[in-house]
Amino acid sequence: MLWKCFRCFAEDPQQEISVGIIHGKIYSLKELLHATNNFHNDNKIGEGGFGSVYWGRTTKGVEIAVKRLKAMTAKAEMEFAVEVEILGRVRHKNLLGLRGFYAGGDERLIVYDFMPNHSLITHLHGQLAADCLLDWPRRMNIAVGSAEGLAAKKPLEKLPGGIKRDIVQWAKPYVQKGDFEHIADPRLKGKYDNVQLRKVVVIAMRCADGNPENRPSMLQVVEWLKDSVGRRTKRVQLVKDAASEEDDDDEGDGDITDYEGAEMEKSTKRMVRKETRMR
Ligand SMILES: Nc1ncnc2c1ncn2[C@@H]1O[C@H](COP(=O)(O)OP(=O)(O)OP(=O)(O)O)[C@@H](O)[C@H]1O
Repeated sequence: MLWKCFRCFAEDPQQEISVGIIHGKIYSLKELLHATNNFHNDNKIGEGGFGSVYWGRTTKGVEIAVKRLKAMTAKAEMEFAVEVEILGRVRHKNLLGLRGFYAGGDERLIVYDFMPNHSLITHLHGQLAADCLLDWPRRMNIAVGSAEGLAAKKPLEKLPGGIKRDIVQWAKPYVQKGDFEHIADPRLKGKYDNVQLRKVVVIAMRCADGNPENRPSMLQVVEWLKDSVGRRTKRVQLVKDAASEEDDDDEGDGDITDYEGAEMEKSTKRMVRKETRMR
């Protein structure tokens, strides 16, 4: 249904659309072929589950990234429709900006803003990991920012099951033992906030709970993560301002208090043990 909508817009290739909830430009194939040098291999900047991504430059000099879906399966059609529909509807500083798309024949192309700083995975595990540019505070900011981006897309939705179960399986025994240090990236060389680490791991385990009912919404995740970051700032301020009698006991709605944090950690360990027994 949604797809038929795109098709009828695509009749006029240069049309700018801003109909109802969708914003974006319908590019012509010629324009995108020209921008990417006919999808030349040298322009290829990445490969995802649904297709390849190419760097390009429009005639106006704007750098773009063009995702070219590889196979016209029903799943790929769905990915295309969902991506264009959701990114076309939401604008958020932490979400990749959609510039537009092309759909015609067997060709499905999605045009995004070009992001020059490489992917997060490249910084964490790829060519740039050795430089370790992402220290702990930056990682915490990325965690909060990503959660905010996801919450902007679908605020009350929970993360789908089955994601990255390999990491969860790997982390479980350490969570069970309370050995959180083992989970921290060794590249950080111990330079991280222990309390924040525990909270982030507990939140991550909650998001990966086998029972969807127990998974928190993205809004809840944002609240918890922000609270973890805020608490550290408060602690640092307290140490600096040792002479002051003011305490940091201003827990508002939605904060994870130390008591709640400890309870969450305990119940997460219980959950992990239960899931392990069920295997
Ligand atoms: N807008 C962009 N700017 C710069 N590089 C990009 C951009 N979009 C994607 N890339 C690069 O292309 C790679 C593949 O992106 P793509 O969105 O196809 O897949 P993915 O998000 O890694 O996985 P999946 O297909 O499962 O969503 C990314 O890892 C990144 O290196």
